Amino acid sequence: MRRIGIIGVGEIGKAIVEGLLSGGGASPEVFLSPRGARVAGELSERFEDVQVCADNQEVVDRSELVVIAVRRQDHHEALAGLKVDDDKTVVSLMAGVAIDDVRRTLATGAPIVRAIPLPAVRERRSVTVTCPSHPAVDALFEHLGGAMSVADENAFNVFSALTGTLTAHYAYLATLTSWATRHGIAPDVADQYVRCLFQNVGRSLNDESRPLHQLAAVHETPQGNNERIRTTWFDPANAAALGEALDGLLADLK
Ligand SMILES: NC(=O)C1=CN([C@@H]2O[C@H](COP(=O)(O)OP(=O)(O)OC[C@H]3O[C@@H](n4cnc5c(N)ncnc54)[C@H](OP(=O)(O)O)[C@@H]3O)[C@@H](O)[C@H]2O)C=CC1
Repeated sequence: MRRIGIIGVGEIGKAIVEGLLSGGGASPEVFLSPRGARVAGELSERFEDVQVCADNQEVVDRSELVVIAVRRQDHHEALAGLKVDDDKTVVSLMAGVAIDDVRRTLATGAPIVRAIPLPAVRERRSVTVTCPSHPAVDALFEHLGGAMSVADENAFNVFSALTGTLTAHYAYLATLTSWATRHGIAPDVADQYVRCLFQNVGRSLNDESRPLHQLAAVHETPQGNNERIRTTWFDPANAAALGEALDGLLADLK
């Protein structure tokens, strides 16, 4: 696709623009919606192939592929009344908004694909789940780090729920740091050490020779410190509570 439009230029819209235009190679022309003017203006100053449009309809008119990256609660206001010809391709990033809903709002016969890019598309390092598979959309996200298409929206929503666990992970790391600080470790030292510990965890995930559920056992001494925290804190009740929170999220995404 040579002409890509983005309606909703916030966190993820910006990351996509940066991924498309910072990493070298052939770059598309990018057309941005005017709302979120500060970010849109900054992107158009940084990249000569980025233009800010007068309104959302102009974004659609000038693009072959239109990415919708507004918040769920804003999508009717952002999309109602837009005319989208059937030869365009629409990519919706909105969590919890079904394809049928987008199609009703846009009243278009154009292909509509859902996708879950993550901010690491900025460095072309995020695998993006797409639904359904579409050659041009999958190629776009391959370019940004990888595409993994799933056949139906039920599966898509499961992946969407999984992405909802990311900031809890950061909060977990911050909680570890606070605990160490309460025990007299300087905050910056605790912060740095926890980062170092979990960067190593990140690296060990690159070893795909073992399934995830075996990794805990492989990384702990029998009856050692890690086994103690895993079994006393992340016990079956805690694991079940996480499962319940995810079930609740999944129900809301459907
Ligand atoms: N952040 C992420 O990592 C991911 C987000 N998503 C999905 O992408 C969507 C956007 O998320 P995120 O980028 O975090 O949200 P942000 O709040 O950062 O960005 C949303 C943007 O949409 C703009 N907007 C609101 N109403 C309109 C409108 N009528 N026309 C044009 N633009 C409008 C907002 O402008 P203003 O600030 O003026 O309101 C804002 O710039 C969500 O639906 C989310 O589920 C999907 C995958 C990952």
